[in-house]
Amino acid sequence: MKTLDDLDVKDKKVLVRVDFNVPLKDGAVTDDTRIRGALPTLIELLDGGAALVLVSHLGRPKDREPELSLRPVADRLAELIGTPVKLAPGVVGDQVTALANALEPGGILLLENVRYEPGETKNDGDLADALASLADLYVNDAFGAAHRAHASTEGVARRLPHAAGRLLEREVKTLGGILEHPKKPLVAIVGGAKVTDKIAVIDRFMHVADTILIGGAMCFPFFKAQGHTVGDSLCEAEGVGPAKDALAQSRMDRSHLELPIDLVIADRFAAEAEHRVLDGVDVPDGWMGIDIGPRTAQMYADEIAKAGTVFWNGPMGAFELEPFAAGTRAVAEAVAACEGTTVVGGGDSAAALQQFGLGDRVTHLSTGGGASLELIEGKKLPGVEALR
Ligand SMILES: Nc1ncnc2c1ncn2[C@@H]1O[C@H](COP(=O)(O)OP(=O)(O)O)[C@@H](O)[C@H]1O
Ligand SMILES: O=C(OP(=O)(O)O)[C@H](O)COP(=O)(O)O
Ligand SMILES: [Mg+2]
Repeated sequence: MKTLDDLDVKDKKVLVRVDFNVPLKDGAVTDDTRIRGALPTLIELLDGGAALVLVSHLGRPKDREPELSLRPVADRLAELIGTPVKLAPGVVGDQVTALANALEPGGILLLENVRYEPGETKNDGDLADALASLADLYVNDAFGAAHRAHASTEGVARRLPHAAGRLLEREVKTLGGILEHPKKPLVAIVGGAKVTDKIAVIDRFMHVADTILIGGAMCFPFFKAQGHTVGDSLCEAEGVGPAKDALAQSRMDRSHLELPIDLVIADRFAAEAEHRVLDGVDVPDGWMGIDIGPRTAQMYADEIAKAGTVFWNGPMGAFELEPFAAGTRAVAEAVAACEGTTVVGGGDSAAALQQFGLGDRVTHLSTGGGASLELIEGKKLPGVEALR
């Protein structure tokens, strides 16, 4: 993989793909881990005499949703880096080109949410051409999005001299190294909301992990597959087949698949929702499972305490809402106290650790959730492959 050591950036315009897909609340950034993660690369490029055109996605907009504008991110970045950051009115087009052309060395232009362009996720050639026309060089520091073959992560790398940024470089090295010969027992914890994306990796963990602890919305396809009721819980239908396969495999394998034995249920997804502990996992109609229950949290914490290596992606519940943070907090505290090697990955998982003040209590806090899972699984990441 090419790195910043291979690029001469003096007086050049550099298009930098960053992953500024950060959690927001009421129009403000609630966790800036991913922004701070990119700072070493941005500062190194600026010190080298470059002008920067930054490109990132934010959330999964269906159209130009104003609440997914990168405005709050531009403001936060400007504060952190101590330089003005201009936000472009869009991703491509004459106005954006003029702004990029006007950049002087040391200047920073952040393009608007690249997923406002429908061509982004389709890896559209015209969009990749337009992005490439804004700069002389391309640097990818968006490790969290490296598992996506999109125009700004893959297409544009094929069109400009390119290199990996320092964050992406460090993530690939560290994650590759830590899990090469893991100290046993290896405990994998998988939760969160992106179930369809991530359920496939459970298959792979069955071969490498001694214990797999399932939480978050990841548990509902399993419960459905077992014939439990899930009520209004977030349960992606596409997950039920893979969950069934994983359950069948866990019966044959030495691998231990653990599911929650109790849940916190709520009547809606809101901090003010009515809620209670359900001793069991059959979620009644009109209710949703929103956190793991206290007995599950204790059981998971006991498993984590015995681990030689822990890999965790995906919160155990809707931890952003205080009444539903207990399960994620208990697991986070157990991971922080574990004497083995501990790796936590994911934009939201990292935000949870920071929220609990435990961000520096793990061996490696990765900015990538899906990306780190796919890397560990042994898959090639398109964003990384394009830099080779
Ligand atoms: N039971 C649940 N129901 C609905 N959402 C959940 C549940 N458990 C966790 N979540 C949500 O999952 C989100 C994070 O998922 P994901 O993006 O997959 O994790 P990461 O960013 O760590 O990779 C959080 O915003 C959290 O609110
Ligand atoms: O937040 C991200 O991944 P994560 O939730 O797995 O940590 C990345 O920015 C990728 O976003 P995407 O899953 O919408 O492509
Ligand atoms: Mg996430």
